[in-house]
Amino acid sequence: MDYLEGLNPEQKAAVLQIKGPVMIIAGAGSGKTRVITYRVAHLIRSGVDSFNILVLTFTNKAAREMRERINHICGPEAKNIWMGTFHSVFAKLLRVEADKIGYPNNFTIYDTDDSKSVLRAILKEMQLDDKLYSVNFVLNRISAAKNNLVGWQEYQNNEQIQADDFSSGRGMLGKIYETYAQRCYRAGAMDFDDLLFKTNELLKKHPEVLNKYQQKFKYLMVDEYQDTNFSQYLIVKRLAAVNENICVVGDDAQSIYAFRGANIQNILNFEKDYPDLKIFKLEQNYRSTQNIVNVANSVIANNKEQLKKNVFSEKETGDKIKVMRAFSDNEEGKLVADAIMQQRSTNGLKWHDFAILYRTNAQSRSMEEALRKNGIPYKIYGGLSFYQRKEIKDLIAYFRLTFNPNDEEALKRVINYPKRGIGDTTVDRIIVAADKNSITPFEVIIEANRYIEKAPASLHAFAAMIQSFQVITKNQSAYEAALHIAQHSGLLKDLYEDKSIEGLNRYENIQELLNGIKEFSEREDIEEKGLDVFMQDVALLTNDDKDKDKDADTVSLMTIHSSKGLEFPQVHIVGLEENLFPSQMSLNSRSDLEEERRLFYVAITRAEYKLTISYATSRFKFGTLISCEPSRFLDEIDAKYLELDFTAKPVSSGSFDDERNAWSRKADTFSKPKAATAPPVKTTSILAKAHVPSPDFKPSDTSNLQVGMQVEHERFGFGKVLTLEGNKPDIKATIFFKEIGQKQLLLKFAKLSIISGVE
Ligand SMILES: Nc1ncnc2c1ncn2[C@@H]1O[C@H](COP(=O)(O)OP(=O)(O)OP(=O)(O)O)[C@@H](O)[C@H]1O
Ligand SMILES: [Mg+2]
Repeated sequence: MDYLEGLNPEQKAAVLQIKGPVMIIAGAGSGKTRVITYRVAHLIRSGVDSFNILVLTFTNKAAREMRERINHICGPEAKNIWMGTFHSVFAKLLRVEADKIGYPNNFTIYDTDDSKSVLRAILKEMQLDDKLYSVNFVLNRISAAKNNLVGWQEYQNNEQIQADDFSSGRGMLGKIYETYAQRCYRAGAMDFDDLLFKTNELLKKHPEVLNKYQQKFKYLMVDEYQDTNFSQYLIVKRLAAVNENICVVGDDAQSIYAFRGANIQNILNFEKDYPDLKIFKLEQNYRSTQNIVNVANSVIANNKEQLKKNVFSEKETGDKIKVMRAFSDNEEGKLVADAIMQQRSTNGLKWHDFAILYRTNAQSRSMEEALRKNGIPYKIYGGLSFYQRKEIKDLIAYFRLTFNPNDEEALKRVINYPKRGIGDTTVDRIIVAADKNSITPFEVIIEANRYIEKAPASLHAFAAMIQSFQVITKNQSAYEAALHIAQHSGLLKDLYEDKSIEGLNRYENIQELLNGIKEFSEREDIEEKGLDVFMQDVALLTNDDKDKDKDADTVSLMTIHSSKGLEFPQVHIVGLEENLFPSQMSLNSRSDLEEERRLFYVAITRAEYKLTISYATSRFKFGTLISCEPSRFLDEIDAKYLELDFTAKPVSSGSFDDERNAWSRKADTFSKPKAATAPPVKTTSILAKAHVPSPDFKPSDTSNLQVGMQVEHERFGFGKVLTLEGNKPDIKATIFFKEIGQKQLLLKFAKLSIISGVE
């Protein structure tokens, strides 16, 4: 069994234990994912049929990498394993079984945009206050209900839920949920949560289906088990009920999806569900240097709720963790870009050895800008997917409509794009007629004259076009059909005629999609190559799933949430500031704050050799510059592991040394765990306080002010005069301030001191 050589004794024991329930709860980088990979290889080598294996991973990327590795050990057998995220695996299952619960097997998957659009329409029809019932809030409520397996009927009948909704003035939520569920059903569509919710319904109501998959999936494995929600937990439990060959791996310290209903209880339940459970402990971290592991341990020790683990590394001590301070978010980007370039050339690294991790998507802007300026290639993971771009969604909406004419969101998207004279009022009338006659909007359109007064002729033409697409897709290859639809819908022409740079980009994106479909229709390793198969699960794809840029040498940018399970030689965690990380939303309860801390733990433990943390003392947020304080998480790191790099000088004179001294003292004093209490919100406008005027500051006589002069403003700091306009006494000066950018001031009121003449 030389293929098991790369495992330590505990890992090996867990791999060899192929019968019965197994749980591995272990620290970051201890080889949990590796154990799953080797376990699958071992199952196949031991004669288990690869068709009988189900592996649930956190990302499609993880599944792909695992499959490659297994393929390496076991050859093409690896292809038959069902392996992927919960959503993609159960979408696949529902494609076969959906008819049993009343859905078409070619059901559409509504992405978040589609779901929101359905809800928006419902809220409008019900004339509800869009502040009280904001679309995001309502969608979260419905999502939470589904993930706890509460259907709309149960939602409406549950006294506790109803009492809560009424007391918050949102008594209509139950009705909205009902209407939403019915709209999706009528459209033959499932949203993301439905993929799990309906799978549960299917397995519960149809014992014969459950039995079929219990027989099929004789061996189950779940990675990142700490982040499963109730709905996922129950699917796994049902499928494993007969054979009980189930192995779950996870780390309670990395549970970061509680806000989405993930439940640490699932780990504890597991012991109750399977009394003869075998538990394996892995303690050695193989990923990171000792310093990095120690820092991670010292941070997570501040959490009260955790299962005790002793994680250690036997790699070298490694560099200390560098902390960089910047004076603005843009400068932080620059510091990070400089550090990456310097490290790359000193150590002969590749761009793909670096990752930049942030708490919120919005932070990517300043990073991207700095990387672009320096010509550093990068890729944003988990951001707006290729498949989420407008032009791609438009073309895919035509495909969706072709295969499922009941798909209402696809219909709304393209019925008047490109423009064909079908206005919003007509669309509203179609929907009303559909509701009234209990038929689908597309059925209304087919017989428009019967259902709508003075129906525009273009409606008939539109219906005929979609029907002609249905014929084409039956008779032609995926690529030919897709090209036909792109051309005959008028979409390609519309984009071609737009000669702006964006228009050109959009046109190229469509070409890229068509190329992708062409490659797909020429693949030799799959049987089903129709356009319907190609686009079945596009809604589940993210931009990491596009094969094309898989091997590109780029710096990776992503939120910490999407970095789970990954590793990089060098990691930058940026934006370590109060109210950003920990986020402002998390400061009201200990459990939320602990989740933020786990998130920080996840971020730290992605790094193999070098970890750099940075923060900015001011940052643009919602269009205003605010001043920021270093995150409390920095204080929690034992100072002996840190190397402070405060070499970046403030642009204007300030309390630089004071701040440094204060911060170093803090790092010494506060390295021990301290109670997590929410501080008052400290965000203040920098305009109100940032600049400390020079000691000898006094407003000058500005009557002789000239363009090009250097000035100091009492509050805005140092700047240079760009233009002077108007006549005395109402002269307006436009001044570029180093800290806050350009501003126009009325001179007679401006508190300015002239510090030097024209350069
Ligand atoms: N026994 C071992 N010998 C050498 N390298 C190992 C061993 N076990 C794990 N590794 C390596 O350590 C790194 C971390 O392993 P892996 O990703 O499986 O950990 P994990 O526990 O899943 O981490 P995370 O909690 O971040 O998901 C990987 O690069 C893996 O190849
Ligand atoms: Mg892992």
